[in-house]
Amino acid sequence: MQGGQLIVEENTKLSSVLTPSKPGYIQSLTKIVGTLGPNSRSIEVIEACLKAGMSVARFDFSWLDGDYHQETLENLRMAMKNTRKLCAIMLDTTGPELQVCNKTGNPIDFKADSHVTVTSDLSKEFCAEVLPVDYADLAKMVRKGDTVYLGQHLFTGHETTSVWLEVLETKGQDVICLVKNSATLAGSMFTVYVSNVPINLPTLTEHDKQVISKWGSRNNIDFISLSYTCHAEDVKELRDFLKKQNLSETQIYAKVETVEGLKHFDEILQEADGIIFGRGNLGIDLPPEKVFLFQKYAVDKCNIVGKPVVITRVVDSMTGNLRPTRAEATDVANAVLDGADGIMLGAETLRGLYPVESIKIVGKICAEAEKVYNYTLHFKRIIKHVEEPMSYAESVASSAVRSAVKVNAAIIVVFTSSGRAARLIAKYRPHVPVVAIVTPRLQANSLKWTFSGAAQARQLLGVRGVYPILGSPDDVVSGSSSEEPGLRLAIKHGRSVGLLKSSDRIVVFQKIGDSAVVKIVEVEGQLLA
Ligand SMILES: Nc1ncnc2c1ncn2[C@@H]1O[C@H](COP(=O)(O)OP(=O)(O)O)[C@@H](O)[C@H]1O
Ligand SMILES: C=C(OP(=O)(O)O)C(=O)O
Ligand SMILES: [K+]
Ligand SMILES: [Mg+2]
Repeated sequence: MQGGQLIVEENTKLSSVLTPSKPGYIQSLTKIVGTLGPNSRSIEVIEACLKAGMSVARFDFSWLDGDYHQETLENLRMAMKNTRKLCAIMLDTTGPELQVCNKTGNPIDFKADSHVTVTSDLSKEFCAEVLPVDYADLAKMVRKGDTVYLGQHLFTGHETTSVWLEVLETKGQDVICLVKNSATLAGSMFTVYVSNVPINLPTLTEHDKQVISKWGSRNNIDFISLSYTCHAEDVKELRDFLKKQNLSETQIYAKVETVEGLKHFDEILQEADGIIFGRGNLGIDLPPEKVFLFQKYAVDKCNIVGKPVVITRVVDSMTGNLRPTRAEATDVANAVLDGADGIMLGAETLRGLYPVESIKIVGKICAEAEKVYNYTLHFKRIIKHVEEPMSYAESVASSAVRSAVKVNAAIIVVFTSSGRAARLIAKYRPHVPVVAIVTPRLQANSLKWTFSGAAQARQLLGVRGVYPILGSPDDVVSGSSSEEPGLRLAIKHGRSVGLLKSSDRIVVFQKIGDSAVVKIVEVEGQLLA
């Protein structure tokens, strides 16, 4: 296990600590997933989020319903149009999550050392003494000494907006608990999490299936974040379900956020398209001193197979503050140095006071960490795990990344239809942006012709360092295999956004028929090699 890949000797000069960073078109190669909700759903705020660097929008169905999320999504679409920035759509399932409703919505104060009864009797009213939970078997599942957390995204009992309880005893359908911290719960709904107690509900619930078949299908979603993934079977089941819903292109990011998921991490990774390392829940399921270890293990495994891994819960304190804590800021950088592809913001953007600033500051920290990332070490570590003889594509893709270093290229351009070629390049972690020209593919069923490509392009927004551009279907229709239009498009785009200037070098990776080639061009069009 590696991680903490920093080139101290070569790149880290003390003076660079004092030199202000210049913001570029690309805020960071690391991708930022923002959860959209009450404080981040107006067109104006979403536009600012996109400009700040959010490239995947998460719709968390633990909170609010399809109609609410639909309105937010329409605003996102408008914001994309206005800013001309593409953003992928991620549906986050509720899964076997327990919830408490506060029908009156009045804030309720909990006092440390008082007692509270968590009950499955839903006829009871939510108050400081009684918490009615929508799960009949709770009293059967918990034991004396277990820990129960209650909150809205944040729930460690450290914040004054979440409560931490210790189970004292169970009586019938009631669980009597000791309140461990004083807090005020304001809002109408809270999620309940019992640390280390597997809830006997399926990972993909009937409610999730309904949401996917209605909201997911209507919006042709790019990603599903499968909450509380425990086994590879969970991913397979979702994959089968997606096929039946005509959503077979939707990618599955398994959210690993329990000890059960940890135990089956390797098999889950084989089945999933990406991993979300859910530290919100894991951070309370695992002893605090163990969380970093699993993070390093998980990120390393994802890097080796070239699947994106997204780290969650990085700047909790920014939910209410304009600056992260020192520990949070350092943690974001360390996640990048571990090899994370993306950072996910939850409460910070959903209900936090500073959604845009949270994205900006996380992007800035990521960008700084990327400057000192040890790309050479990463490359060596990845290639060591690839069996020989390699596939031609893998061999040429890795060479493209090395060439980009050797010729000091400004960008790598890759042509892809499925996104596979771009992912292969990203696996070798280039130090420069990868512009992926997604070539549409003509598909026919007995009734109509359609082009695939838009979803594949948006899905690349989840891959570290990759910036997709939709190629023109005209090239495909006319059967043109000429490289010119696509490359010209990449250069034009690169120049217009300031990624490229005259005489910059570009490494191009493309597959033509069965062969894969890498070539180096100069921006003015002159071939170097
Ligand atoms: N210079 C180019 N201009 C336009 N299309 C290209 C160029 N080079 C390759 N292509 C096309 O891009 C597509 C990418 O190849 P493909 O095997 O589909 O990649 P992947 O496995 O990533 O989906 C192919 O259809 C190929 O013909
Ligand atoms: C992202 C997480 O979960 P949630 O969907 O509850 O935010 C997490 O546990 O880190
Ligand atoms: K969720
Ligand atoms: Mg969670």
